[in-house]
Amino acid sequence: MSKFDDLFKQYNCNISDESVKQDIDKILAAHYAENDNVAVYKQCLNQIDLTSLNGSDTDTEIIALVEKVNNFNNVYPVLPNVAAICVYPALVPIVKEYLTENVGIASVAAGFPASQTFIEVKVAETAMAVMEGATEIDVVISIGKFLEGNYEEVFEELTEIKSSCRGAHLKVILETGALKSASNIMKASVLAMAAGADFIKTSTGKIPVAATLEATYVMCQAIKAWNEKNKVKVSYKPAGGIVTTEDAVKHYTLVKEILGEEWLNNTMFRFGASRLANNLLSSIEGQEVKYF
Ligand SMILES: O=C[C@H](O)COP(=O)(O)O
Repeated sequence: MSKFDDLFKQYNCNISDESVKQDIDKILAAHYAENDNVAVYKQCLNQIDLTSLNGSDTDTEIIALVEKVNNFNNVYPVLPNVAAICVYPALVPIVKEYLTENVGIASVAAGFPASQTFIEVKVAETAMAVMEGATEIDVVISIGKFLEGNYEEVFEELTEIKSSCRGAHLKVILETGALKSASNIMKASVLAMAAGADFIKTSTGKIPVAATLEATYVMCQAIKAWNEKNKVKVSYKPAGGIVTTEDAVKHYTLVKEILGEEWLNNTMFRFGASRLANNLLSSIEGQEVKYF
């Protein structure tokens, strides 16, 4: 038995998909309504990693996005700004040059989104993004290696990437839609946290199944168990396919009920989203808003 099987045995890695679904239904039936209000919408807005990850993104488009973040509090003085702007590494210097607000600069790296490149390239890309000004790095695990049970290599890669982050926070994307089962999502969460992830994140947004409620439930249970055992609080980022206010409030409700109030801030909990901000703004303002 490998050291990783020993590690997984210490966590609830036999969690069944059916029990996950039943628990989610119970939690949402009991608690969704109490979170469906403007105060929570504002909190969710403040937790957004405002994301643009298109192959076609131009400097001009990213500058325009940054300027919207810069001007946000002139237009909405009583609302909180987003938490970070998330872009491809080549666009980090532009964000760094134009950003005037106290908002994070998140860069995907390490061969995002497929992660099918050399470890040397992953480490170099991470280091360069940090050097250019990224304060947060989002990387995908080697999904193929994970699925064939090569946990050692997935772990080693993540620890190397973590060292090249220096002071930047590392968000480890599990690509939960490719992992298929609650059991695999629990194992990948534990592996990422063991390798030093500051955040565990669901998805790239680049495959059909993204941030499901099932993934949020399992990953929050993993974070909770990790904290109970190791006294380390890892942050959580559902990302991909979170579009409506209702989507955000459902994820928020699960995080609140499983992890508690300590996670309800933008240090411990983010939403990776390209389309959510305008919908939250519309819900807050009570009319359709297309600011971003
Ligand atoms: O990490 C963030 C995702 O790429 C955003 O996905 P989305 O465009 O479905 O919001």
